[in-house]
Amino acid sequence: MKENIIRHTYEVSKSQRQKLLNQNSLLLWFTGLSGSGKSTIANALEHKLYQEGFKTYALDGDNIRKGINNDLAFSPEDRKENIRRIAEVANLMVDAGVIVLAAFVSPYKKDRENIARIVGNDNFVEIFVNTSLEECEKRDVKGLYKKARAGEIKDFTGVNAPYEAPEAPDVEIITDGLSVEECVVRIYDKIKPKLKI
Ligand SMILES: Nc1ncnc2c1ncn2[C@@H]1O[C@H](COP(=O)(O)OS(=O)(=O)O)[C@@H](OP(=O)(O)O)[C@H]1O
Ligand SMILES: Nc1ncnc2c1ncn2[C@@H]1O[C@H](COP(=O)(O)OP(=O)(O)O)[C@@H](O)[C@H]1O
Repeated sequence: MKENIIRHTYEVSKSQRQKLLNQNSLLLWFTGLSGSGKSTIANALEHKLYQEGFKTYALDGDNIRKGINNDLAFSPEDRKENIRRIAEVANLMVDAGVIVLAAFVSPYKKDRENIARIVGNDNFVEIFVNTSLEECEKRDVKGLYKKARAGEIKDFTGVNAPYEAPEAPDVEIITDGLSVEECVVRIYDKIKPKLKI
């Protein structure tokens, strides 16, 4: 029973853990179409942060949809639950003092608003990896667009399921015509003031 669960107070606080690590913990949330560049950019940004001595961790489809969320598919309800669980996991990591990078399509505005509610607005950085559907389809890194167009995948974002673009993201990167390095520098410059205590 939820009412019988009483929170235990621990002596070591989030701000003490952040001090120990000499960093502000944050959730850097990458949203965008499949193939837009979320994982590539998150990976490169994490590498840069790691080299600068920040303690980071990346959450991605590989460690989430094959693990904790392997019971979920791509209906709006399943995506909502996917994003909610990821936000809860990220929240624990942010509480532990870590800078978390999360790369998920997260196509629904309501689900992204829920992430901000779970981790708190001050800890949440929404990064919109804005790559046109045409470009994503041209890249077709995993061959999924071709399958979706052939009717072999239902509910495929951008083809037969919606992507609700963020209206006021903290960072927006229009990747078409930019290198991965250029994207990383643009994001890094925006988040730099938030990283240190
Ligand atoms: N129907 C459908 N729609 C969108 N994407 C699909 C679908 N089926 C499989 N895939 C592959 O799964 C990746 C998206 O998973 P996510 O957990 O990021 O999706 S969501 O946030 O719950 O919408 C996505 O990976 P990325 O390409 O890395 O974005 C796809 O490769
Ligand atoms: N500016 C760029 N930023 C990110 N990826 C890019 C860029 N230009 C080209 N790409 C290529 O686009 C693909 C993006 O794939 P991926 O990172 O898996 O996307 P997502 O995680 O959004 O599905 C990669 O093959 C990457 O090399």
